[in-house]
Amino acid sequence: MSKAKLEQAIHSTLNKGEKAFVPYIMAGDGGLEKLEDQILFLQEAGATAIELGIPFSDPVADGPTIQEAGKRALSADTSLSGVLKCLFTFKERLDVPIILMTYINPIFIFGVEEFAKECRNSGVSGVIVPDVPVEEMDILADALKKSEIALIQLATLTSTLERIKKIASLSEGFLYAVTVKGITGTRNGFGNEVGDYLERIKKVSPVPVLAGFGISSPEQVKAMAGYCDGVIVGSKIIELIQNKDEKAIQNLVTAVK
Ligand SMILES: O=P(O)(O)OC[C@@H](O)[C@@H](O)c1c[nH]c2ccccc12
Repeated sequence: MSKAKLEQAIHSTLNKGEKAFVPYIMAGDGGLEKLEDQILFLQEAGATAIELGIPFSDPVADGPTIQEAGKRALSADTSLSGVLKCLFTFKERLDVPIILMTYINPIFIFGVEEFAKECRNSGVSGVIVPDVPVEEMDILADALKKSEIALIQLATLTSTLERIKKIASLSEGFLYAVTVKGITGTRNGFGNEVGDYLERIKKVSPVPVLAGFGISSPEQVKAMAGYCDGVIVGSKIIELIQNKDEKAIQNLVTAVK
């Protein structure tokens, strides 16, 4: 089933002695007619799962690259319901689990129950909703549970160990460990504390831990994955898709193999 598909994909990757690689793309960047090809390319390249962003007018956690991708997607009239309908049309070809990343507003407009049902219908395995704190997750949790969609939680560098334990115990599929203080986007380097932070989270998390934010080179992918179970790369993937640099995308994925 949906959530199990994500769990299995990560576990079978780890069992092979590899780490998970999850690319993020913005749905509708270049028009929704490109989505199937974009996803199938990343599936072929060896992605463990794909995080698919829903464009939103006020993307508070996003840096310039993803904001621009969101603007392009919105100007191509991309909506949450359009994305779900589009995924439905090729769900049989999807071996790779899909994780939707959306802010809460589009979900409220769609309706929480309806959203959970349609996610399942379209073959979505999990969701990330970054503007809902863990204390407020009840507004989504029941509906998603019924549809067997994983609700993935985010830990940050400023979370206390107590809080990380709580977040980790509630996270489904994996725990998303944010590796920078701030918004998405490529960085030149990371704080010294990041290795310790990831190892600390790994120790207390009952689910696999994936690191994301600011990771953009095969070297950074390898270094981060050394501390945890895998990585998520967004802004750099979007940039490489824009440049049609398939080889560089492949090199990022292969860095964890
Ligand atoms: O773009 P980066 O720095 O590689 O970060 C990953 C990120 O893009 C993706 O996971 C993401 C995009 N928007 C988000 C909002 C919140 C949490 C995560 C995300």
